[in-house]
Amino acid sequence: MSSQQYATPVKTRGSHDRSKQCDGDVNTPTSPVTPTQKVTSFYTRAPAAKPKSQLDANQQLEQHQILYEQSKQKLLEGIDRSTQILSDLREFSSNRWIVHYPQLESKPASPATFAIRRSQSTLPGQSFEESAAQFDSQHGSPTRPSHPSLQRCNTTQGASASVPNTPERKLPVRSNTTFGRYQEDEGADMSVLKLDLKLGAASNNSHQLVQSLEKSSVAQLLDSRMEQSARHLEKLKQRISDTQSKVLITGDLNAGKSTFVNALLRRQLMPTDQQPCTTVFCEVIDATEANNDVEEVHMLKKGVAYDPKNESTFIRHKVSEIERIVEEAEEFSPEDAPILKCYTHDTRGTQQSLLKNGVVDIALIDAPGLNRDSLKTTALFARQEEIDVVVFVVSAENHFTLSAKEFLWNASNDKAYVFIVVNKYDSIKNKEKCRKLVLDQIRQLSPRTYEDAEDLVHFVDSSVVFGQDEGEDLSSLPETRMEEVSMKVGGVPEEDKAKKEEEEDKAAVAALKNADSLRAFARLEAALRDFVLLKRSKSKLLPAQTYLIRLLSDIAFLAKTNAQVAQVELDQAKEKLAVARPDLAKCQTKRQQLESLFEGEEDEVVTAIMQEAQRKLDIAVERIGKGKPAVDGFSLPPYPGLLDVWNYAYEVRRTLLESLDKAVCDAEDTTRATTQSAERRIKEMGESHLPDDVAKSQRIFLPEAMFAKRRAAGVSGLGIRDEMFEVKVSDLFDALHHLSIVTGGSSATEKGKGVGGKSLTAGSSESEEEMSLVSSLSLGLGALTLVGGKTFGAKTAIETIVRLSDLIGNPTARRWAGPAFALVSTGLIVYFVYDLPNSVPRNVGRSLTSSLTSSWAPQPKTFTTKRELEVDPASSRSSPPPPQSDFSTTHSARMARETRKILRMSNWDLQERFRVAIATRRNAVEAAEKKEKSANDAIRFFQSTSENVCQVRRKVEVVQGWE
Ligand SMILES: Nc1nc2c(ncn2[C@@H]2O[C@H](COP(=O)(O)OP(=O)(O)OP(=O)(O)O)[C@@H](O)[C@H]2O)c(=O)[nH]1
Repeated sequence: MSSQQYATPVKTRGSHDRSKQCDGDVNTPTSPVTPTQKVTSFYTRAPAAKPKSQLDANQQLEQHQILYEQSKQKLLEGIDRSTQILSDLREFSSNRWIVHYPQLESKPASPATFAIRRSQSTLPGQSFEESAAQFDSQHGSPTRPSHPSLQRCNTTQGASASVPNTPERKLPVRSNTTFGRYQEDEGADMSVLKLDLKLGAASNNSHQLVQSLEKSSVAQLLDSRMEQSARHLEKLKQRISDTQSKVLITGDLNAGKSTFVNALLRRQLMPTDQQPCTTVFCEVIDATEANNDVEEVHMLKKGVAYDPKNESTFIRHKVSEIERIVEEAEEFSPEDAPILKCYTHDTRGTQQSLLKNGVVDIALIDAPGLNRDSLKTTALFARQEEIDVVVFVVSAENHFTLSAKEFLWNASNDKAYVFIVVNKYDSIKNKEKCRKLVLDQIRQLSPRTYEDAEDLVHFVDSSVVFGQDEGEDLSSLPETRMEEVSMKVGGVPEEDKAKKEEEEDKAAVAALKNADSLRAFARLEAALRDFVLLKRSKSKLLPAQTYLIRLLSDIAFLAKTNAQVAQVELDQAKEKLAVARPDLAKCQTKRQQLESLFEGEEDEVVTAIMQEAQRKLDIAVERIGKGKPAVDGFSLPPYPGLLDVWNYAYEVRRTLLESLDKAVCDAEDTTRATTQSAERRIKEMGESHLPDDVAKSQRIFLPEAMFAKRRAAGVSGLGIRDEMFEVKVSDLFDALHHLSIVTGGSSATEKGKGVGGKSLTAGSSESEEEMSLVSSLSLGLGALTLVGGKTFGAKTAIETIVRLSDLIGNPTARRWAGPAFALVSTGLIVYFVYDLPNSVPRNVGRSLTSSLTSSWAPQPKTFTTKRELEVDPASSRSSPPPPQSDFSTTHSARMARETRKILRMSNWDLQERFRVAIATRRNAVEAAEKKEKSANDAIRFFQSTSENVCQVRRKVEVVQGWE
């Protein structure tokens, strides 16, 4: 913000001849000057020609104004920049990095001061002190403001050590306890940003309460503290931008505040009484410019912002009505007591008047007594932010009450300097003792005021200003009196009458006393004018400067400690990353290695299982084809005889099929065992590669669960249809088989094909007629084969038929043909019947083999879970199943598929655990990277905050330099 924005017109005044002279009074209160000389000089009218001293005073005032404006600009800039720093800090805390509040620990028995404790932040191989020294060289050492507690008023302090707003802070001394905690000690505390929690019993130790809160909760509290501070900065800005200086006149009940105000104004404006009477805040303002030269009282309306140009915001009264208003206000509850703005004239010239001084607008605020009630006291405290000068009126008779002490302590903390009027000094006999006692108390309550006690503490009799006689012209009173006094002091004329002499002596002594009181009051007025007008930096700028320096000191301390915390977090993040990154990479590499390892292992195991199962089933099918059970341990049923041959064929079929089921079960058992050992191998391999922190797999492989469903279904679970259990004629006499032997062709049944390419064993419902025709033909042709013998081929058979026809044509042959045919037929039948126990198993076996080796529809797969579907070999990388395959191929593929599923599940489980392990590590890396970044950001931010704070501090401290 440019300086022009803040520039306020510098009021010029015709003359300020009092200042120089008053300085002389104020600065030498104990110098042995005669009363005549002093009082006369205070009230002497300005001569027409300006003396040299007056010119100097004007120059001094102008110079003062220039310096004041410059300092004001600097402070306003300082306030703006501090507001910005606060806002940045709040924004940073709420959005990017929670600002750490330095925690204070109760002071231990050892006298260590302000120890920053750090345990984890020390780098490996580095002692803590080295680490601390390194950090300090990087970031600078923090300084801390001294902020003594209220109890400190009970101690006797040296001036330099007890200055409350000294911006010096002790250097941190690190010890090896928890980082970021500070031992509570004198000066080791926050000031304006201090979190002073008052919550019941915990209020005794608010630091412990702060410590017990969550970091985010503390940050919230700190944020609201910063918000309050920002608001206060805004008020300070308004206060120092405001050309008006507000002087609050306060003190204990009946201390003589109203009397003092009246004395300053030289008129009985505010009502005074021996009983406590003031219940209102009355702000006395010069009416000349502020109210168009009209004397009147504005009674402010509650809850409405006062605007002197807006009649609806106040009730207009005459000045003479103040006494009545104040009297009526005594009836009101303290909250309803009105606030008055009293516009009045000061008939004195600018050289004498405090209100109408030509330099700055002054408002005198007459406040109710402090201990009237707590609410009023609170209200009074609240008003302190608006006021520039506190004039504290204390009765010399009573000294400081408890509430006066508390008020004075707070006021001097806020304003540094308080103007103290010790009133009713006239009624004290042992004046020296009183003076000493009062000053001792001030030294404890407001050290800076005590330092300037000659200017700031005045022992007066306010009531003397109005003289003893009613209606006496106050302005002429001193001169009149001084003439009398001069006469008396200079030498009383000799009179003859002793009585008259005595009376006159008494009057002279009384006049002398009055003159002393007047002189004291004159010094007070001069000092107050000086304080308010010439030393406005003290009265107006210094409170802002004091607050700013404290705030900046707190921010610098916060920045410093937070930079340290951020540095520790950065170190921790780096340490974490140094471990977490390689750990993640290792985990990822292991997973890739295992993945390819598992794929190879899985393919190998599955292929081996498939080949083994295929081999076993092929053997089984081959044995069945020979009419033998598929596996050992099975025997064919006994032949029951010709009459039960049909049933025999059925039992043979059933037995052969059951033996086939057993063969499949054997192959499945082998598969189970192989799968189990492969699964265990994969698991062990995975466990050995998985990081230690990954939980062991909870999955348990149950081999008996493999093929359980299929096995429960028994033979039908093999895909064997009911027709395969049905006995066929060919089971008894396989004519086609015999025919194929006769014709030298391959067995139709062996190929699984019937006549006309139809499968006889397919179980389709070929017509029984067709079958019986074929059977009859088979029987006939079978007889012929007997003639031709097994060695004949088809050609031989045809030749035989030709010969037979020749024989039929031959009468002799025709005669022998009948008996020969009957004989052959009988032989054939006998052979057929005799061979049935052997031929039936062969025929059944051939028939079954034909079915088993023909195209075998694979079992439809049923997936019970999504996981099964995912790991199904057919759905992923396994080789596609054969489109049409025989029994053994189908079932070996089924077993391989089941195995692949199991192994894939194990593999998947391992992959999943790796995925979780990798995700955990990646999260850890990301979190550490995030922490590293935010810590880096925080360090940069707090470094730049510290630099900004330093710049602003240098700027605002200039006001003190000017002092
Ligand atoms: N002797 C003597 N009496 C004084 C002096 N100042 C005030 N008084 C008397 O003390 C009494 C109280 O004075 P006020 O001015 O009403 O006191 P106050 O502090 O304004 O009172 P409240 O506002 O009611 O708290 C009055 O009777 C005054 O005349 C003084 O310097 N010397």
